Amino acid sequence: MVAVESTPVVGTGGNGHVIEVAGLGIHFKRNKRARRSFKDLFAGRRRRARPDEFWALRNVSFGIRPGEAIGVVGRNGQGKSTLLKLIAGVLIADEGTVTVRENVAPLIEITGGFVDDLSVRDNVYLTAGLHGMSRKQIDAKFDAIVDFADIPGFLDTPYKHLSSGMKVRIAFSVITSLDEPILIVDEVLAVGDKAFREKCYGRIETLLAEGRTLFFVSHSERDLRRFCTRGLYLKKGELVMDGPIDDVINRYNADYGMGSIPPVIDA
Ligand SMILES: Nc1ncnc2c1ncn2[C@@H]1O[C@H](COP(=O)(O)OP(=O)(O)OP(=O)(O)O)[C@@H](O)[C@H]1O
Repeated sequence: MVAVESTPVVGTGGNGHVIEVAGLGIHFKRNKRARRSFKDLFAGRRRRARPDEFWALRNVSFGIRPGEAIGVVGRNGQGKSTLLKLIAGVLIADEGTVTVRENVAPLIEITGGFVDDLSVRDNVYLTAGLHGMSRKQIDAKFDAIVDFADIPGFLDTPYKHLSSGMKVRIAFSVITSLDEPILIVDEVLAVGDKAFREKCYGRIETLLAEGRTLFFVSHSERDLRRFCTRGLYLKKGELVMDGPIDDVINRYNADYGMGSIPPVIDA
């Protein structure tokens, strides 16, 4: 069964979960994203991956309560970003269900979903507008958003001409200025310089204190322990552990040797 609720259902459901993932699975072609027909989408039975396909995630189930801070842990290519994209509604599952009951502010890729050819200014309005903010509301927050990003002189520059670090600055600033209750941050902070990272950490802490729900992918053990209370450990697309973040990191380190989650480089 495939049932992804792209329109958030406000509330927490009977069990108090703001996100519910049940039997989630998605497969990809080895060389490109598998094309699926409408028939496949609505097929009631489980599809088997074809020989040139593999399951990037399978049989993943968990529930998240509002205000939880979740760290997703795993080696490269184990399905962490794919899980976040499924929760953000960017990808559609091949099996199982994802139910997200509140709006999501996703910072999943370094581009932040920004449009390359639009200026920084237009991207701020576009992204905030897509998250339901009116022009007036964006006007009121605009200066704070660009002050936080601290890229003076680049507001009218096409987004594609910014450096990677500058892209993260503005994308992080916009995404974390939205009022969405669920924040998804996927391994983007490593790109920023040390001073900016510290500013981002402060903002994440503020948002957590306000009761936001956080999904955080990082290879930095220090960051994971700092922000997250609970960990999800993915290995070859399977959820092998769901528990307190310290236990999850300890298990990961035991599997791959101490220091397998390298501390972020202090640039
Ligand atoms: N659109 C796609 N088409 C084909 N394969 C994909 C696609 N997206 C992800 N994959 C594959 O799915 C697997 C899981 O990828 P994913 O990006 O979720 O890993 P990850 O755990 O986030 O890795 P990393 O720590 O390196 O970011 C990888 O083998 C990846 O190559």
